[in-house]
Amino acid sequence: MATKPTACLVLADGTVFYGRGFGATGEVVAELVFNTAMTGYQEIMTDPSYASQVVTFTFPHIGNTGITPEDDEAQDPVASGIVVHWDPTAPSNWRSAGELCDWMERRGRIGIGGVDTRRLTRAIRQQGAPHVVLAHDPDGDFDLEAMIARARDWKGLVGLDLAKEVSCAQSYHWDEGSWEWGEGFGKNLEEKPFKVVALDYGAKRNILRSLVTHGADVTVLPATATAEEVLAHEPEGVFLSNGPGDPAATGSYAVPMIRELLNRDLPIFGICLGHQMLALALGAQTVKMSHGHHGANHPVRDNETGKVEITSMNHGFAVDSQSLPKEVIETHVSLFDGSNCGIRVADKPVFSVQYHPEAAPGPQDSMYLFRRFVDSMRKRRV
Ligand SMILES: NC(=O)CC[C@H](N)C(=O)O
Repeated sequence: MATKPTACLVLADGTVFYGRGFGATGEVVAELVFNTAMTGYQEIMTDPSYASQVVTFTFPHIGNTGITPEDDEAQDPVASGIVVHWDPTAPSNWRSAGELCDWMERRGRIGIGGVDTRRLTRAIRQQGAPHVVLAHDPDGDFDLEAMIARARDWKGLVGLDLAKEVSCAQSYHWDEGSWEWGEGFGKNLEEKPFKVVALDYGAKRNILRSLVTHGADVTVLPATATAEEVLAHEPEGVFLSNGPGDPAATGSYAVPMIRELLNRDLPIFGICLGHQMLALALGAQTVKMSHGHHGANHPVRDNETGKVEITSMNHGFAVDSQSLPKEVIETHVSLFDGSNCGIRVADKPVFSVQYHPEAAPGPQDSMYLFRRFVDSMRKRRV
């Protein structure tokens, strides 16, 4: 590099990657993952499940479609920072309302460009998701020793409860999305939308939108809501959202709350962290994966139909399928590594998936899950 590096990424093992900083200045400590999606960098950065993670994009053209407010999955970017191969260029896209670098600067997120992301990705695959420090300083003053020590001292995501941190503070009614326009087409519009309580552990907006589009009337409750508070809304179904951190770290509030709900005759649908917490509530265990699954082309087999779905994924923990109790059926598996991707409870309208149907890379492959949830509420109503 001809000019002085203005950003650097330090791995806990002492490996240093220099590059050009963009976005905010400063320093963050986080887990480093790679994401293989070719589109959706804004959705990825604003997905609350990426809290305390720096994302390396394997696709080199990041920033080229700019920033579009409608694409935000949360109010602000949540990923701690990003690593890209080429410096973001000026956007070229009719939907673009801003530039990635400005947006990141305003929202306090650090980026590093000019990194050999292929080498970095291989390192992550070989050693597992490392703890890193990412720093951006226009003067290029980096105290490498201190950075390495900080990355080493960081305790990581295992045992870390982040769902509470990113959850909403108060309950609210979700208003976006239209039942009449979506799955409502051709349906009996006399039918009243189904009352759903969505627990917000870091919910992506498009999940809430998709619930509405498929026929739900959604009230969102904070992560720490009790079963009593959930039931006070007289829901016809309960949705458990995605979210950051270790699912087992929610063992003092979310898991026992879900266990209580399981004693009621209520349809329950979970996505990602929601899936993992449901599995824990049913008596299974979760494990930390080596480098997780982060991308938009992950093939998943539906064991019950034999069909393969192309899915979007973002998880670093997984449900240990060996630990599933007898009454819990493994419905989906990853065709990349055989890890668990879905469960359902025998004879109950309770099911969940590890991947993100609302992200729709298939694009419609996994939409049946929202229909299944609504159908189970319809059945119960009858
Ligand atoms: N997208 C999610 O909900 C992620 C769940 C969990 N934090 C994991 O990393 O596995």
